[in-house]
Amino acid sequence: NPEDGFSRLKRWIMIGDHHQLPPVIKNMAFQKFSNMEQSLFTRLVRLGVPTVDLDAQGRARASICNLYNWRYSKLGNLPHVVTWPEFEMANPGMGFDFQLINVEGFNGVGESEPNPYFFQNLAEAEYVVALFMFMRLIGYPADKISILTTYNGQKHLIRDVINQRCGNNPLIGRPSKVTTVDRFQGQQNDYILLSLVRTKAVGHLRDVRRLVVAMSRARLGLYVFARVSLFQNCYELSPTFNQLMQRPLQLHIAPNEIYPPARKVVERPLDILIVRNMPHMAQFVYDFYQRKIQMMSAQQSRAMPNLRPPAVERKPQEEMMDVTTVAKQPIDE
Ligand SMILES: Nc1ncnc2c1ncn2[C@@H]1O[C@H](COP(=O)(O)OP(=O)(O)OP(=O)(O)O)[C@@H](O)[C@H]1O
Repeated sequence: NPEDGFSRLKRWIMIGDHHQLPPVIKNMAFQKFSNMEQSLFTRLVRLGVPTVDLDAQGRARASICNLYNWRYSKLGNLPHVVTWPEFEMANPGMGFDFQLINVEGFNGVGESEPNPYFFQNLAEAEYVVALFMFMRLIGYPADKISILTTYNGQKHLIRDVINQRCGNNPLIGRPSKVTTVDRFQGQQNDYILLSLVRTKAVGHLRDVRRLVVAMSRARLGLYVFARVSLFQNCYELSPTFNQLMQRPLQLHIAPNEIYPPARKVVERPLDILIVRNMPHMAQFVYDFYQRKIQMMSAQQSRAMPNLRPPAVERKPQEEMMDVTTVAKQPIDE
């Protein structure tokens, strides 16, 4: 109070996480010369202002939390991420609660860069959308699934693939969000499908803060699509990738299960399909979809014999190359 010189301010508490991404400063002068890329929170931590570290998280399964808790001094789990029913149950149709899925090039092509810094990877885009379609076909709600990627170019490609394959199909539709890891900071979803895009150089995932954001968005399921041979050699990322690589690098699905969850997380599914690669998954999802349509149309013709069966979509592999690398200008978000 400037009149009596008495300050009523007793304590100032700031809450932040300098292990996640900093603010985006578009002006080069502010960014580099004023060092505004460094957040006020980071600045104070570096100056030695006393801090208390978060020691228990309440978002994710403990297994998923292990993928990023090494970055924090002693981050454990609140009891409910083990005891609440949703955390006790396994993800139906999925062999694991998290998995790293190796994606080889499609017709020899991995990452592409139609415009500077506008990276895309068609094989990963098709694979990630095929998994989304599978999850929808076994009953997962669309709003519980988000698709994330580390590049704007890939975000646009995944949206294009969704439009082509399933976006307007009432049986499948679109996920809650298709966006970049950077944009999704601060948000979460039950199931995250993540495409890491790059196949020639690690790129900006080498910034561990981006890795921490990417690994910490999922509550119940995290499925990472990437060129393993590239990312496994990155020293900065190894505490996470070493864990990811302890599990099979081919997608494990259990097509006989349906959502909602019925199996405990400690139990293994009875029948597992090991998906060899993206074309295998695309073919499997196409056949799976056809069977579902036939079943539905048989049920419908029993109930209403005069109704024609619904139209089926084209086979994904026949049109795989229709979704060519889109040459949109990068949109800086
Ligand atoms: N004590 C608690 N009991 C139940 N749920 C909790 C508890 N603490 C956190 N959560 C859940 O954990 C999730 C993450 O919490 P919150 O959004 O506060 O974290 P955050 O630090 O902002 O996350 P981030 O910065 O990583 O996005 C939320 O879904 C929240 O409901």
